Amino acid sequence: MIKVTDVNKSFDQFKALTDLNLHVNKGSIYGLVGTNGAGKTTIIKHITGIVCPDSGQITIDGEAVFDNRQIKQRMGFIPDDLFFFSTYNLKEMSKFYKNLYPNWNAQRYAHMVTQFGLSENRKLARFSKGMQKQAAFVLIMSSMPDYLILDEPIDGLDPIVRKLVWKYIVEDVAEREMTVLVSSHNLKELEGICDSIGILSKGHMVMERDLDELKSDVHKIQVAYKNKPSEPYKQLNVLHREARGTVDLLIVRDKREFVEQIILAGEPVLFDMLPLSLEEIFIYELGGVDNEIQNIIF
Ligand SMILES: Nc1ncnc2c1ncn2[C@@H]1O[C@H](COP(=O)(O)OP(=O)(O)OP(=O)(O)O)[C@@H](O)[C@H]1O
Repeated sequence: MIKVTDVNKSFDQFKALTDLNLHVNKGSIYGLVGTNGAGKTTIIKHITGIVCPDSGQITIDGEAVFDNRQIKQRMGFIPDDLFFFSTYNLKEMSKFYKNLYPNWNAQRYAHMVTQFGLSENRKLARFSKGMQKQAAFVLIMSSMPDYLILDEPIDGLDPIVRKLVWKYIVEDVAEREMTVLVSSHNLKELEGICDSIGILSKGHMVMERDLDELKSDVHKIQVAYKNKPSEPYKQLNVLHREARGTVDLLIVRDKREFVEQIILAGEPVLFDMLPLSLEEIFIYELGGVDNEIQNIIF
């Protein structure tokens, strides 16, 4: 389990992380989402033991991560800004990884190189950005990590390669309980793959939930009344409300049964309850928190 407890981090006078808590269960896929500059890369650098917090704890399986060689050997990390030795090709880089990671799997490496269609002899610096990401993925997945940390891994990859990347990840989660934390702006893709979601805003966790639970608790509803009761939505937790003619469109965060009970009590002539996508939940949740976002989208 990855556990981040009350982490604070400032760069000079700027507070990048504030009392941040985050939990990733073993064998699960956790999607970390947030606006630009929310602190995703910063917390990922803490979890990978690159940066030390000003206060708070970061543990993996109960052990502190910072300066912990054993934990790092079991961890695979693909950063947003990739690093390869400038003169190395993939074959040379694989030898470097083999020495670093005790669980290096040569068979898997050979298979993945073929499957991704990468040249082992061309200098990595000559690869396109997308090919460099693929090379990083092949190397990391061949090191058989127990913990896989990915900072915007799929951006810049073509759809066929993205499918292949997710296939490997899902298989390793299912077959050997690999634990995955992935940050991305591609909410549609995260929605199809993650078990839990953490939404970051301005350095703190706005919400961390099981994805199915989160989706079952936020609803888009359309309501119209012939005789509208006064303040019909007073008891509901309304994230957003707008009127379209006589129809009210609301985004509500409450249990489905409770919403139904409150709305039906007013005897509406129209009542529809629709599911929300993760993208919509993200926008409405952050719209409530972040005035800048609210001004842009509403
Ligand atoms: N080393 C540093 N020195 C000063 N400020 C920093 C440093 N690292 C991060 N920050 C600041 O911390 C904030 C969070 O940055 P971070 O890169 O973690 O955001 P992010 O959520 O990953 O953003 P994006 O989605 O744009 O990649 C930003 O305001 C950034 O300028």
